[in-house]
Amino acid sequence: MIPSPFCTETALLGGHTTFLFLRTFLSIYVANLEGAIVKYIVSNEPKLFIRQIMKWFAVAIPATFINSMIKYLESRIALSFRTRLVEHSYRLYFNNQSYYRVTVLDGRLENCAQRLTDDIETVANTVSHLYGQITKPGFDILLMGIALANLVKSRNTNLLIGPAILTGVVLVSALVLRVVSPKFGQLVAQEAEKKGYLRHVHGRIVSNAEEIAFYGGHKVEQSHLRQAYRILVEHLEHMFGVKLWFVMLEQFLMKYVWSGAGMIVVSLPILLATKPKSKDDNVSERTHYFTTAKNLLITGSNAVERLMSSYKDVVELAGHTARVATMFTVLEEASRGIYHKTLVAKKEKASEFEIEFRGDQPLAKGKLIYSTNHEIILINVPIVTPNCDIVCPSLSLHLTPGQHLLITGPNGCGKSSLFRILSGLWPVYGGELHTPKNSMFYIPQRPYMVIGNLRDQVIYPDTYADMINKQVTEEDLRKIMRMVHLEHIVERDTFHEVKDWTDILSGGEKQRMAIARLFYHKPKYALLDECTSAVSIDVESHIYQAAIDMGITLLTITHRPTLWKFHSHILQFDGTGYWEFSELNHHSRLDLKKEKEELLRAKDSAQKENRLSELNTLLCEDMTQ
Ligand SMILES: Nc1ncnc2c1ncn2[C@@H]1O[C@H](COP(=O)(O)OP(=O)(O)OP(=O)(O)O)[C@@H](O)[C@H]1O
Repeated sequence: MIPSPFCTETALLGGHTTFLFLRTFLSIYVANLEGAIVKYIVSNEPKLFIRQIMKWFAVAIPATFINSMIKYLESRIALSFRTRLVEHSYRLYFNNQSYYRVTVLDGRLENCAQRLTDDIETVANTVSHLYGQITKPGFDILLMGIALANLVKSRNTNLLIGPAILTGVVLVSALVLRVVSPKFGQLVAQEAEKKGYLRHVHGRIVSNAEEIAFYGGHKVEQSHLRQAYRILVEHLEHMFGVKLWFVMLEQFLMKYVWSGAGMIVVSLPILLATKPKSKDDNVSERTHYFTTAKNLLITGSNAVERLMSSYKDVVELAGHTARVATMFTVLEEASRGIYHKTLVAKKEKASEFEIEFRGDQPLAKGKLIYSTNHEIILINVPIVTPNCDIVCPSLSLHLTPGQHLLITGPNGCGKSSLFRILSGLWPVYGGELHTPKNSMFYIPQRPYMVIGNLRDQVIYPDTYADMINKQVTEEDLRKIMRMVHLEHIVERDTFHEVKDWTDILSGGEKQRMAIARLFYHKPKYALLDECTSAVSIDVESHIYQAAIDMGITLLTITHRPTLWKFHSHILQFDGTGYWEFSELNHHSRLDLKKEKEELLRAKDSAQKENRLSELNTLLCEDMTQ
């Protein structure tokens, strides 16, 4: 939060300290002034009284300015601290796709959003507030102590018993409070976690509102929300209960014990005065002394009270700080490929590949090499899920640009996982992976629509400035939109209309928009994960042909047989960890169909069933066809 001795934050803190110091002096001055006013009222001296009242109004201007400057500077410091923390955390969050890694591969940060927003804000605000909360009472106690000592001395008494009583009372009560204080840090950290969970459940409903509405799932969702809220309420009730007794004790000691002790100390010089009273020492003088001393004492005891209660704030701050610090550590480690996750099915043995563990954590022992000749080579690379399930023990293949690969196999056999490994999202646990850097463009089945206008949807993740640099014009974008049959959207909404595109576009339109993105970026390789499942077959064929004509090499996961003809190679997973990589002979599909037809006419047997199911897998057809 304070990166160097010469930065905006230190300047702000310097200013804040100066104003806090000035306010302490002003408090002493005001205490004296009030004493004098009361004195002239009691002694019935209107002229002197009016003079003091004028001073009172005059001092109000700098006093109010100082007070509001203190508040202003406290808020500015809090904001500066927050900005530093936010910038640092965003840097870590977006470094090496940590935002993905911490949610999928690491299990330590459950609700990162809560830590990135609320926790950081609380840390910044509390630190800034605590600075004033501790510095100001520090000055107050020092200067009030000196002023009070001088005042007591002026009564011609050298009673040391007063300060001794006060110090003793403060020390004993501080010790008592320290011993009985509950673990506030832990409690607020748990509160933040529960708040984060409630927010997460709300977020899920917002992002899946349409699906929930179609299913009529409001009862289930409401019960989840209620449960999340109840967990938070139960925790808060527990916290309030714990605080009730602590605050009672705190108030008892600070408000009553200390005030009582203060009154004793102030009255001692008057009550125990042994020297004969001077001529001037009349009632009004004694009132002046008492009012001034009482004011100084009140300010002083408030200062000690604030100092003591900031102990609770410091402990609470520790709870939030621990959450923010853990987030920084996890984000840093995730960007370096270090993950911690409680594994559900740990150390499962596979026939050809076994994951190595250090303690509880799996070791990514595979080699990732960025190929310079744009080839994709896998040598004995296992497909391992974040839960350490080995989906495929060893996969090897070799692709060069222009070799279009079709990937087939039953659900859950590891097709999308292969894309995650190729894109570097999942670690390589074994073997060797050669991939070209920044040459792959992934399109999922449910495309992501970004905040912004229609142009932003097409050029994502480029910015408008990137588009200009690439010398792409709006006319080029229009052509691309025409290729994916989306020109009507441009005509309807123009490129500059900002809308919530996730809700506005239909499923097929969103998929075509994602293809438009592919045509804009023209990568070497396109990883297409059933990305045209909602697009009509004729448009789909045009799109695939256009992509090939642009020189994009396709790696396609699909269950649609109509797309076979656009590919030169096939990778078939059988769902048990085995696979076959071969050139795609377009006649072979016809042969398989013929074999299936013959088999269907043959006598029923176990062998027939097995081969039929194999053929269905290979042909991407279901059992009923
Ligand atoms: N984030 C994850 N954490 C743990 N396991 C996962 C994760 N993502 C996928 N898996 C598991 O990995 C296996 C392979 O998943 P993958 O998404 O690669 O299947 P797929 O072949 O693409 O299936 P489909 O055809 O249904 O899309 C599945 O058993 C799945 O449950």
